[in-house]
Amino acid sequence: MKSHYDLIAIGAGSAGLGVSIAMKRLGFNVLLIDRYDHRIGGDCLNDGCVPSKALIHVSRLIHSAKRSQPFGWKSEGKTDLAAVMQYVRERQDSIRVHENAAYLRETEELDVELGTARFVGKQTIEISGGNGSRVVSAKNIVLCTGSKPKTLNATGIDQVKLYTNETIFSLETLPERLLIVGAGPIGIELCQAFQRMGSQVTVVGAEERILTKELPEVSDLLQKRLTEEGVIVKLNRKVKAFHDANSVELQLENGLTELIEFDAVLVAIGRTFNFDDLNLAAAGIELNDKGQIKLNDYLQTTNEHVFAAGDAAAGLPAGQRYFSHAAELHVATLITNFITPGQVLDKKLSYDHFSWVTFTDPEVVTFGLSEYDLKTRKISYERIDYDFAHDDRAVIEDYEYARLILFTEPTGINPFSTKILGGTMIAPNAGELAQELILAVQQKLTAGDFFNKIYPYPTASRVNKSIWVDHISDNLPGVVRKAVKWFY
Ligand SMILES: Cc1cc2nc3c(=O)[nH]c(=O)nc-3n(C[C@H](O)[C@H](O)[C@H](O)COP(=O)(O)OP(=O)(O)OC[C@H]3O[C@@H](n4cnc5c(N)ncnc54)[C@H](O)[C@@H]3O)c2cc1C
Ligand SMILES: NC(=O)c1ccc[n+]([C@@H]2O[C@H](COP(=O)([O-])OP(=O)(O)OC[C@H]3O[C@@H](n4cnc5c(N)ncnc54)[C@H](O)[C@@H]3O)[C@@H](O)[C@H]2O)c1
Repeated sequence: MKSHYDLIAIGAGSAGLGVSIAMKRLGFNVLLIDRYDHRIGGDCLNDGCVPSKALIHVSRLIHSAKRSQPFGWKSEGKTDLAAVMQYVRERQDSIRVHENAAYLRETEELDVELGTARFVGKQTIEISGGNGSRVVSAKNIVLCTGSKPKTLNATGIDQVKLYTNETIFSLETLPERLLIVGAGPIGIELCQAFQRMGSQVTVVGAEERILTKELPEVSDLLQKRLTEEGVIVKLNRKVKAFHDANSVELQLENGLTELIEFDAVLVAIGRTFNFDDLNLAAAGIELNDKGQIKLNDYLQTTNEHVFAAGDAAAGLPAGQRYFSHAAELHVATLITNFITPGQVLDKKLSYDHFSWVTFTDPEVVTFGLSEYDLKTRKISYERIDYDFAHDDRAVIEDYEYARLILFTEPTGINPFSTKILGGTMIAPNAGELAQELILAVQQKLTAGDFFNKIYPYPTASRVNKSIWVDHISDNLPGVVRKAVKWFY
């Protein structure tokens, strides 16, 4: 192995794998470092996207089986959580076949070192692991060290068996009463999955609603659905103290307290970082007052040779996004800037076309500019709402709580030329349905492009046209109505 590289990536999660494989394929000498072989794939493969979506998949099967009872099917029994987790592990292992050191060395011809990386200079790193330590250097280094769960501090917490996303997928027996602290994406996706598998789940959120990054009406619709399925949602509350291994006292905003009993606790209250081992000061890499790496719009740290990507890039001026595909966007931006000549051509990181999906049932997808972005940037916009109640597919499949909300340019004299700026959809498979809307935002497609498309009947994505049919019918200028009558 070499001791000097064109690029070193520290961390082999979504960001590290992305940047190292792409740069190697472009012909550069690249070193990828992670602590252990079994951590390659990072959070997404090991404790995040993959296991959570596999678990959600099984919980949907169980839910569907229960819902088939009115049609004569009898499905009884209890969830065998060990079997569920075996399924989850098998899915992870299938992906691990191409996310491991031997595969990357052989197939991608990447140099991969297993050990903990620590800066010993501005462009120099010491790697210590099972095989001792060695020092390597590079023209550029990308920090892809990800994030970890924030810890919950409360009196009496030592008596309680706490789970986080790093341990919950090792559970072998289904807790009868599961308490989830945190009503963000992790808490909300997993609360529905565990409730469907048979636990009695209580979710405690510190804020006034679940999924606070979504529109309030979307949070409310989803909360209604979760409550109907039996999840107990308790908001505006914080954990005050654990009385014993099975009970917790919650602090309400009005000063009162409330006691809840549980058999297991999952903590999902946000993320913090893996910077402790990195000795960032040795490389002149500064943190901001939130403990995030200080970055400019080009993902560059206060050391011009060191960049950050993925969850580790939460200190970007554009804001924090903890998603695997945010890591993809960071990597694409970095590589574009690495290989284009001159800094003036460098691309700034922007989330204007970003989107994300919360994999509940119904799913929630949010894309483009939010209402908050539009207001703070003083961009004129209109909001169009579409309730799926009259959509045939929604009626056929008994969707409940499905809605599409678009933020568009103000409708001008020609409503067909209106463009979408952003939006949200809550519906079964919303993450898939909204893909053409996301493309429309990015490619600046117009209402007319949807209006003129003939959608096979009764595909669910017809809603992407129906919203425009209603909107254009309501906004056709009087002069156009007069003209068409005259032509007729
Ligand atoms: C439960 C859950 C569900 C999620 N679901 C989704 C989803 O559906 N869709 C989505 O887009 N995102 C999802 N996410 C978020 C997604 O998992 C993360 O945004 C993504 O994995 C971050 O990738 P990363 O490369 O930045 O970091 P990580 O994947 O955390 O990788 C960092 C790597 O760096 C290594 N490392 C750290 N420090 C050092 C060091 N000093 N030396 C060597 N190696 C080091 C670690 O071992 C690790 O492998 C989910 C997250 C969770 C927790
Ligand atoms: N489908 C997806 O893409 C997906 C799924 C899961 C997670 N993720 C990513 O992982 C990240 C982390 O998820 P998360 O849910 O842990 O974090 P989060 O920061 O998004 O949400 C945590 C929630 O916990 C609340 N909270 C904080 N302290 C609390 C306390 N003491 N008591 C009760 N509530 C408290 C916060 O107010 C917040 O609403 C997310 O930002 C998301 O980007 C993505």
